[in-house]
Amino acid sequence: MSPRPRPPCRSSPNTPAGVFSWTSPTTCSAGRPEGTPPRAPPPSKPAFTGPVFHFGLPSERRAAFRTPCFRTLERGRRGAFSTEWSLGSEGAPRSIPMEMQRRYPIFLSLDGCTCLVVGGGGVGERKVRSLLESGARVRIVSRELTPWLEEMKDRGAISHVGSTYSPEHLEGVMLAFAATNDPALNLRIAGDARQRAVPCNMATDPECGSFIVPSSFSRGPLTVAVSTSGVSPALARKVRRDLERQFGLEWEILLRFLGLVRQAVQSRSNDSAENQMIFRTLVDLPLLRWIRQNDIQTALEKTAEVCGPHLSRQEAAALWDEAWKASS
Ligand SMILES: C[C@@]1(CC(=O)O)c2cc3[nH]c(cc4nc(cc5[nH]c(cc(n2)[C@H]1CCC(=O)O)[C@@](C)(CC(=O)O)[C@@H]5CCC(=O)O)C(CC(=O)O)=C4CCC(=O)O)c(CCC(=O)O)c3CC(=O)O
Ligand SMILES: NC(=O)C1=CN([C@@H]2O[C@H](COP(=O)(O)OP(=O)(O)OC[C@H]3O[C@@H](n4cnc5c(N)ncnc54)[C@H](O)[C@@H]3O)[C@@H](O)[C@H]2O)C=CC1
Repeated sequence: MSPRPRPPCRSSPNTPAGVFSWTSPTTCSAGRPEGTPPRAPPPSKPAFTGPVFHFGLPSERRAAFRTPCFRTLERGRRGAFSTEWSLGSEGAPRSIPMEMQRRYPIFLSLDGCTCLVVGGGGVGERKVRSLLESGARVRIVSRELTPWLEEMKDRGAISHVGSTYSPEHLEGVMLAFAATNDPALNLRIAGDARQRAVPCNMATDPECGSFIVPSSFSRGPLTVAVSTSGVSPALARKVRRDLERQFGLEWEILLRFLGLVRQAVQSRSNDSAENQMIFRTLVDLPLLRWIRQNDIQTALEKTAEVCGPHLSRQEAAALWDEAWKASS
């Protein structure tokens, strides 16, 4: 994989300090061959007069906004980026820096849902691995596949639907991943996905996608996800690895146990306020320390004590056994 040259970040010479402007949207043609006339904005959208970015930030902070935002703006200047792309759904400019885009963190259920991955290199493979772990059905489009992806294809774990992307590949898809090393194609996929209201992740120009993939790990039901908002994926990876070392198997056992205790208490008490008090007190107990010291007796006694009439010591022991078995 050869690194892609990044265009320098420029603001207009006429732009006053703290104001960034981009005023050549009509020269853009996202994902279409060079020289293709620009598409007219859809009639329902307000007339586009060129976004002006009023960040109002001191120059030293502006300098920190290097790549993503300005890469997008530069691309606009160079004509490889469409007017539609620079507008949010309500016509508001959306090319704001990665670190300023406020993202909504959610844990999506993908079980049985079809996801499209275009690009079968290292990045595509990483996305496919995490999608399969989440129970998604993977549809892949790529000229080449990594050996692991080939193997998944041969085993029928993923379906390789072609080597040339076409918008029909987005039909019935819950999430799309534009993971080729061809930024123009990735932009086109993101544009097609947006038209179909399919959330799209972008391996290149991530600011033009609708979601980014965090660095994550799981301990049973516990999932820890870290994002640097695309500012430093390497740091996201490092934080993930550091946290992974801190969260051992005991967390999985504890969490499974707490889940079972919660179910038992909830099945016996409808008093939300009382339940809230019980569960908050439970998680304040040094349960992890007792588990690590193998002092399970104390953990069970204290759990039963906190749950009062809703859970006996023997019941707590049975739940503990169940949690232990599920984790090993
Ligand atoms: C925005 C985002 C979009 C997205 O893919 O969703 C994105 C974008 C880009 N990554 C790039 C590079 C690297 N990515 C990694 C690793 C990971 N990247 C992942 C996610 C994301 N990467 C999203 C933001 C996540 C966040 O919020 O921080 C992780 C977490 C999850 C995953 O991919 O599954 C996974 C770690 C998994 C783990 O180990 O835990 C490494 C580290 C390494 O390989 O050692 C490097 C090299 C070092 C570096 O550059 O930092 C480049 C430049 C490519 C080039 O230079 O050509 C771009 C494009 C750009 O920045 O323009
Ligand atoms: N988001 C992220 O985490 C990261 C993103 N990147 C960027 O993502 C891109 C992909 O990275 P890699 O997977 O390492 O690249 P790669 O070169 O290993 O794989 C690219 C894949 O896209 C396929 N492809 C390219 N053009 C195609 C086309 N027109 N139609 C169908 N398939 C096509 C190729 O056959 C290949 O399988 C690179 O541009 C890189 O800069 C790189 C590292 C991390």
